[in-house]
Amino acid sequence: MASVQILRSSIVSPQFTRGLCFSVRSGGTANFPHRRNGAADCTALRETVSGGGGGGGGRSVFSVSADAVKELEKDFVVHFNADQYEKNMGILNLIEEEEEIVEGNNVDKTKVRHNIVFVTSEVAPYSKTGGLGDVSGSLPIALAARGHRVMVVSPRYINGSTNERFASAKDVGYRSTIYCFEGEHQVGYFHEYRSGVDWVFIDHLSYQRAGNPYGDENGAFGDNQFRFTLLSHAACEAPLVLPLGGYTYGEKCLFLVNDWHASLVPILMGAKYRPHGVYRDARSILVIHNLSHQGVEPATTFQSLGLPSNWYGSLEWVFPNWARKHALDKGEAVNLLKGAIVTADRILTVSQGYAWEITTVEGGQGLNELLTSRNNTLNGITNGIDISDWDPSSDNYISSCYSLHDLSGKVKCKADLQRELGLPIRPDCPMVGFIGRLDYQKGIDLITSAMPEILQHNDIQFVMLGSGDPSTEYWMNEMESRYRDRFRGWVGFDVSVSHRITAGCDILLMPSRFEPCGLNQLYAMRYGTVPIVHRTGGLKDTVEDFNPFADEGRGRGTGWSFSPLSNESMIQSLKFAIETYKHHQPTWKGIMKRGMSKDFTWDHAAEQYEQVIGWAFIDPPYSS
Ligand SMILES: Nc1ncnc2c1ncn2[C@@H]1O[C@H](COP(=O)(O)OP(=O)(O)O[C@H]2O[C@H](CO)[C@@H](O)[C@H](O)[C@H]2O)[C@@H](O)[C@H]1O
Repeated sequence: MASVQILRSSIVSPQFTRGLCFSVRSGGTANFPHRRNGAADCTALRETVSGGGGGGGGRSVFSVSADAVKELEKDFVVHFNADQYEKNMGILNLIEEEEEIVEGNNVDKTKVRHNIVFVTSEVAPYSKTGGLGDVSGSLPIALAARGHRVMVVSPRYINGSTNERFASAKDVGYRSTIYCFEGEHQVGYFHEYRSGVDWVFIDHLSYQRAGNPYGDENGAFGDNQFRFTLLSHAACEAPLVLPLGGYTYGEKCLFLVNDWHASLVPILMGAKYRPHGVYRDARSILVIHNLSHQGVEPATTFQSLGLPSNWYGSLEWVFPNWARKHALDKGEAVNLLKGAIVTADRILTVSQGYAWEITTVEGGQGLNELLTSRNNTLNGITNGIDISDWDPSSDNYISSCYSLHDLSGKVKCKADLQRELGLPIRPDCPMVGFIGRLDYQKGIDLITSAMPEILQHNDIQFVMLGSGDPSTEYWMNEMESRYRDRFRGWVGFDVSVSHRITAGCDILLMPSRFEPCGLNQLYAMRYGTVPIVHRTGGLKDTVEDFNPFADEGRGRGTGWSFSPLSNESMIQSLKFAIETYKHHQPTWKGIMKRGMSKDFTWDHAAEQYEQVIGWAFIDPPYSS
């Protein structure tokens, strides 16, 4: 006898009301659940369950009759006898869902299965505005493929243009009442099961407005603290109350809380739940994608957060003298990210380089001392990329697909991009791209100040895609009219254009002032586009500087990284790259191909997350 655990159920057909997914808990090879008392009359769709030993085990999909479902749902662990199955059960056709469940089969499976709740303010493809969205849309799938039960919790932003992206998520029918901001607030939960992950979207009126998740053309929304306080409260409730696929995640789960928007989660665990005996076995990990946004608001807002008053200290934040506005300003504030730094069980950043930088005065954005004090629970894991989305050999956004073994499509992509942008079609002219938020972090000021000199002295074409700082947007328009044949500025956020620039350009420029990880350089390398980056954070960790003399003159490296952050050093690297492109094509192809051969998939990163999650459960809760 072996036991199986029901993971989830869903409607299959009127005849067989549910499809159930089982995981073998105790190893061995199994076929189908059968209750020996004969109460459950189950029929297998397919008999592919194979026990993996330990806690892992295989999974498969079955169809069972309505009566059987009732029986099975009484207790979620059922016993079965493989011999009995052989005699009694027939095999029917497959159901749609099976492909998704079997998808991760060639990925190494975890030895210990965790219930993971991933809390995020944005997630691709539903609400991406930047790199956090990319990570939220792909890391959970990689963790699920390793055998974990994974739920992503994020707001259900309804603003007209994104409504259809949420169309597959259905109302679970459950409402939570959240007490904060001097009132009771009802939130709903929408749910979609896709790629092995439960995508849960929090529904509230404050998420239904024009603009992106954080603001509109007038700047950041004034009630963001309220909107993301709701998110954290609702995310804490979700594992306790939502019967996703038939049963809840329960208390013993691991919260991965991303950036300040989700930072109340570890505080709530200690302040609101553990005093009542809830979440004592749960753990939380804060993932820092960008330390420059900390969720800082006036100290008086503390009373609105739904926390007991004795927890003020965890969020307390005092601005240094120089940052205060006037002589009577005491600089008192609450800082949500700081709250998570002092309460989460562990802290992660998105590269090892950035994990170190944030403990320094230069990179710590005022939180370096606190982060240093948590050094023994602070790690960096370099982001992966979603290779189903970013793959030059199957990318639907580009006109000609290509691969490491046949680069001819890339030449066509360049010509098509030049045509699309109205630039002269010149295969020989190096094409340089920039994609990103028009923000101080991204080193936009370097580009704007160096560009006239770059365009005067070099025969290149430059294309920029981005939105953000209005003065830079204006500058892009102005440059475009001044350099009709050399410069194009695409103001806006457009995923398809970002793919075409990544594929069509020869060089991607990233002069980021700081960069926790950076994804565009990873996409670029995968597309044979050579990155030129400032040597900082994740850029330093992922772009190997080109050395023409290494490996007995064959050369080594995947791009150029420059330091210090100055116009001169950036221009110098750009010149090296242009020179290599124009006069040393075989060497250039070598750089491209080394970049294209790098493994930036999530598999390795997911394994490292698993390691850190394991460590989180070893220690007692950090805050209680
Ligand atoms: N105008 C536009 N149109 C279309 N697509 C656009 C775009 N502007 C940006 N993007 C896309 O948004 C993503 C940006 O990712 P990044 O990692 O470069 O930066 P971001 O600063 O948002 O993320 C933060 O979190 C991520 C994830 O951890 C870290 O890698 C990073 O260092 C940190 O600053 C990329 O997928 C990019 O293609």
